[in-house]
Amino acid sequence: MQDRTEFARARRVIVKIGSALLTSSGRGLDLPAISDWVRQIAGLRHTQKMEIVLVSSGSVAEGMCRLGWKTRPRSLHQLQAAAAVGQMGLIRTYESLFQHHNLRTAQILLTHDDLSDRQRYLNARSTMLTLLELGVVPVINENDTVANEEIRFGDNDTLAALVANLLEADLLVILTDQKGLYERDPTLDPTAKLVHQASINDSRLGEMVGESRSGLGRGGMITKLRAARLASRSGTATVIASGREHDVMPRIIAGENLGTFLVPDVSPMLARKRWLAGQLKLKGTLYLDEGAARVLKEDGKSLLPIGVTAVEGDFRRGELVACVDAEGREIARGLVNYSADETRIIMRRPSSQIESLLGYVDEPELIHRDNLVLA
Ligand SMILES: Nc1ncnc2c1ncn2[C@@H]1O[C@H](COP(=O)(O)OP(=O)(O)O)[C@@H](O)[C@H]1O
Ligand SMILES: N[C@@H](CCC(=O)OP(=O)(O)O)C(=O)O
Repeated sequence: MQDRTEFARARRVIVKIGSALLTSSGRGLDLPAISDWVRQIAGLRHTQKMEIVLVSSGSVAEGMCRLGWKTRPRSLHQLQAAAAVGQMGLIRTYESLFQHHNLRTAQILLTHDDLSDRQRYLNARSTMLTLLELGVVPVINENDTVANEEIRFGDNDTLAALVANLLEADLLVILTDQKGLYERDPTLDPTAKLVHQASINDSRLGEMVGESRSGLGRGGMITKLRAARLASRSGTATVIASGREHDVMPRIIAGENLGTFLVPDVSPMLARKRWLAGQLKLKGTLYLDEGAARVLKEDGKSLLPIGVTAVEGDFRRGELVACVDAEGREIARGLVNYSADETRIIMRRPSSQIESLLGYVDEPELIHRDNLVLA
């Protein structure tokens, strides 16, 4: 969707609501506000038959409130305990509020691990599509109770973008505590101007965004911009807007000039490459010589062992690695056909020697081009 007038035709929309908005300044869930968003979402579901998936933060903030904690704990286990307590309140609230509008809800808790395993990714997709067909509103959050650094998304903006990719949504609406993306953080510079619309390719955006300062949210505008970039890979348009704006959802869908519209003017990736591009955890790095770097970038070829000059990390077959040039600039990332130890043996050698070097051969390519995405 390249123009706001097209939003009225959106069939599938992901709505992300951040902690900074959900909780009334650390005093627990803001029930009147949540009730109002539920009314708006239910309206779109009933009147326009729009499929809506809600990605809701707030479990940690609500848990802190229920446990009487004034400041966000530093220890991971305390955060996880708060999330487990708070998620109960979050889900109970959504369930009872949507019930008033005759809509069923479903709780989905995900970790990054769930989406990086291709089989689990496809299972999550089938389940969510089935729920949407049944007219249910899925309510998604990160599975904070089990997520450690290794397997976490880190912030719900990224989670919402990966769900938009998973379901090939038309639109991602990120509701937050600001009117949208400003030229500078408006909490630091109240004169900063709101960006109404920008291409997702606009390199100036990166300099405008800063971190979260609310003490409740995570990631600030940096992760929202990154989420919009990720979402554009499935052709999904992103709007970042204030959840405090009256009737924000129906007005955005009607094409009103609210918030910041980040136009996805890039060609969408094939589904498998999109899944690959959404992987956040790299297991190693391959250093390429000039020739290999060029054929990857310019000719879209597979990576052969002969083009690799050095290997960093300890990865297994099928894991994700970065491919960098001699200066360390990332060119691509992809799933390797050989482990780190095997790669160290076959690097700089022609593929015809793999069998004599290792005693077996899985594939002639180190990374097949179907499993490779350019940076
Ligand atoms: N350029 C910017 N425009 C708007 N907000 C920004 C910008 N840079 C940083 N921010 C900060 O991002 C915050 C919103 O992100 P965050 O606190 O993570 O909210 P949420 O909980 O909704 O994800 C704002 O309150 C603001 O302080
Ligand atoms: N899973 C966490 C989400 C934390 C988070 O990303 O918050 P936010 O930046 O407000 O979207 C929670 O529910 O508290």
